[in-house]
Amino acid sequence: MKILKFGGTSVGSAENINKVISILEQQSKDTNIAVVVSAVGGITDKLLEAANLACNKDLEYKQTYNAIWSQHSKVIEGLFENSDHDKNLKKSHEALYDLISEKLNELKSLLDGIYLINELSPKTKDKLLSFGEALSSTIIYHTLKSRQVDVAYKNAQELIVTDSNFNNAIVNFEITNINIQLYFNSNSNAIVLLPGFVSKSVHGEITTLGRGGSDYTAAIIAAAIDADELQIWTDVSGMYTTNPKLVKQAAPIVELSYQEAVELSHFGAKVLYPPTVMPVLKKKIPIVIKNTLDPEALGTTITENTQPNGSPVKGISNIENIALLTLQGNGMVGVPGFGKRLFETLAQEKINIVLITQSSSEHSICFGISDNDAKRAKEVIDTVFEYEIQLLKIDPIIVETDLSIIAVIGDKMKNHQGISGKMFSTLGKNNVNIRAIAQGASERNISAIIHKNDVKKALNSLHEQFFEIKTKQINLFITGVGNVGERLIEQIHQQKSYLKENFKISLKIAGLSNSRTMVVNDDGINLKHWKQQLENGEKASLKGFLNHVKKLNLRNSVFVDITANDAVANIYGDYLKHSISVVACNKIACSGNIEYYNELKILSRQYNAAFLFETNVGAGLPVIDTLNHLVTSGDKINTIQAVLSGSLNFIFNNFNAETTFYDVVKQAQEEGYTEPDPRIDLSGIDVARKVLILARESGHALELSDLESDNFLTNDAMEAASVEDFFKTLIKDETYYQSLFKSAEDKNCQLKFVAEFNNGKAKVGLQEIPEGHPFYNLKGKDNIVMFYTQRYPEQPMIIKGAGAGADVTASGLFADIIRIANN
Ligand SMILES: NC(=O)C1=CN([C@@H]2O[C@H](COP(=O)(O)OP(=O)(O)OC[C@H]3O[C@@H](n4cnc5c(N)ncnc54)[C@H](OP(=O)(O)O)[C@@H]3O)[C@@H](O)[C@H]2O)C=CC1
Ligand SMILES: N[C@@H](CC=O)C(=O)O
Repeated sequence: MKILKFGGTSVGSAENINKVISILEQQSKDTNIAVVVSAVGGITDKLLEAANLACNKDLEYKQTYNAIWSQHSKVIEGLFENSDHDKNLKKSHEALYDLISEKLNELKSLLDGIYLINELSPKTKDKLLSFGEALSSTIIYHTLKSRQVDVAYKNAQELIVTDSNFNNAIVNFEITNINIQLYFNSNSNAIVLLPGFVSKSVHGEITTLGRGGSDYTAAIIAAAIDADELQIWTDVSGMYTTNPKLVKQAAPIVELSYQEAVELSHFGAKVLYPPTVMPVLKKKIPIVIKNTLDPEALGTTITENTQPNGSPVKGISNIENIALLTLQGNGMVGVPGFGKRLFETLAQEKINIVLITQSSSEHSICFGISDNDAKRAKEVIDTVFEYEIQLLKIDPIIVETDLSIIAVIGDKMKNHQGISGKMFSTLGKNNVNIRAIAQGASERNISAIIHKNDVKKALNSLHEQFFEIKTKQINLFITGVGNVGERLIEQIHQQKSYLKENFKISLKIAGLSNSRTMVVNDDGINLKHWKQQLENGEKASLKGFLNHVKKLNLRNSVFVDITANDAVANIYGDYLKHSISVVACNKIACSGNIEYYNELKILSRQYNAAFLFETNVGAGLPVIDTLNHLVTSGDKINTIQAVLSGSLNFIFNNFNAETTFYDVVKQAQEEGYTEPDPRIDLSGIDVARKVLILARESGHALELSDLESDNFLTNDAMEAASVEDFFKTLIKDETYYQSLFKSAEDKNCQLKFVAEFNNGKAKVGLQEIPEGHPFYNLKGKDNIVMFYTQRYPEQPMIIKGAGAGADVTASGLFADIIRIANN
């Protein structure tokens, strides 16, 4: 025989009850079944609400009563919607309606009585609450009957006998087991339907079984008759690897041991309340958790032992609203009795302790309790230890609130090295601060107390570590979606599945901003329609974007700056301080004042967040990465000679007697090689910034003002107030620019804007490069960087290739993002 229990959602509507009925019909084909039902979803709360209102002389209780009426009436109407066309069905419908009316009238009299006497005793409360299960079971029983199902009704109150501890009665198993055995031994119906939660005292008063009551009813019956299986039907497909509301990738666990299930039962969908299933645990009866709304789903089977080859970690649980209390002081060291007094005090106050740790120095004891109990606990403990506190032997108890417990759980964690190492390094990498740790000798559970704001990030990172080891999710927040930004989004969109399949990296763009609007989405922005989503987003603000990113608190978050804006560059520190990595192609932060550059590097190390800016020099070319490898491996950079401006190289490659300077500069801008403001390129500032960054990365503390810069523009161009005015000067001063070309041509030279760094000094300027020089044949928008180092003294290490353009810059940013993912 099997026992099936259906919860409130399963019997919460006619549609769901029809699903329950199909399950019953199916299951009763193979074996007889006993079916325990909860009250219709939400009714127990409504009954309590009506009773409290009545007790407080609030006539609103009548409204709540009416709501209870209409909820049941809606269920009945739904179940008998075709009764008008069938005489027998109509009769059953009317009979059920009369029965339910009778019960509800009884309920009304009870509520009126509570209102009149202004009192709600525990005994009355039990009587009142028993209506929920009585109504639901009556409806289901009569519906089954009307559909010619072989079913019997048994009021659980006639079987389950308790003491008179109203609201949380203690079962008298001696009498109860006999009652159940006698009844089921003499019953032959395929299905027996019973209301859950309700019982009767030895004196015949109505009692209820407390929290998880219907599960308890089912477990008591299952244990009494040695059932083959206890099935708990609910609205989720079993116990999950972690809280599915916080971790989207959480999945149902197919198999668990009793102990694992008990450990995991704290989180999310509370599908199992351990004390209530104790009777079946003792008898080793398998428990199967199934989803009424998806009966085909496997669900979770809980037995004494699970497969020996199962994974060591079965799930990750979390308990919210925890306070951590610390009792500490030198006076505790080596003195017996502190622990006893502390825990006795808490026990007397009925304060439940969730977690305890004590340092081996005996200097402190920490324990976790519910936030709600924290104030009371402090008062009583400080009172009990008043004498020692006055003598300064110990400190008044320290209370920290807004905490949560997370725990990694699994029977086979025992003797399996490395689990705690993985757990804590994952939390550490994601900058989750751990306030306390506990692990029992059973090694079935490793618990840590963390701040509540870190729970989502911690669960996601741990879930990724233990259950999705093969995919690492990177959450990108991009500011700047112009020329380069748009290309990066396209490249990510195009490469997403390839990266996931081949490199197990899952890239998610969770935020986008330009200077006008911004949009943030925890689930990731749909990259097909990102432009519309951004356009319809909220008003952009740098702080607002940062706050969104902080609030989401996603693991592996990366802020990507694809603007040329100084205010954006100035906010990197705030991201790094929250362990959010920064990837920038904006050069302002690394070429601004050196204190800020150094501070960002320190913050990056301190908060374990990457700060990468490969595209600052040479766009997609691996210039900075190569330089860093040379320096970290102990090489010393003596000289750098380079052409670092893609736009200027393009301009001087295409400028000649047949073209105009204005046209080629315009073309470079249109091709996307120039800065948003082309004056930054033409004035040499962009190249100066780049060589400054190379000098700094080589270990030289230079400022931009230390650089020598040989400007080739006319004074009018340098002083132009706008980009438009600047272009006008190019037209006006064409003869001057032609003279630069002519001078070089006459010497058979090429014009190149060259950057040089030599033993701590840097300069930039336009040079006439003779034939045979490595720069002479530099084509198109190419860059070239030659590193002369201690290890490369004669023949330099050379990096050469396209050094400007939206596509190559976007791929350089992409490479930085992948560097973070691979770290
Ligand atoms: N082009 C290249 O070859 C290379 C470029 N780079 C760097 O790439 C960066 C971007 O260049 P590019 O894409 O051409 O520039 P664009 O002008 O095309 O795009 C700039 C983007 O930044 C946004 N933006 C500007 N100010 C802010 C702000 N305060 N807050 C939020 N968003 C802002 C703009 O928004 P809105 O449209 O609303 O103004 C726009 O979306 C520059 O720093 C450049 O130096 C680096 C290497 C090579
Ligand atoms: N404008 C730059 C490209 C970005 O760094 C260049 O022309 O090289």
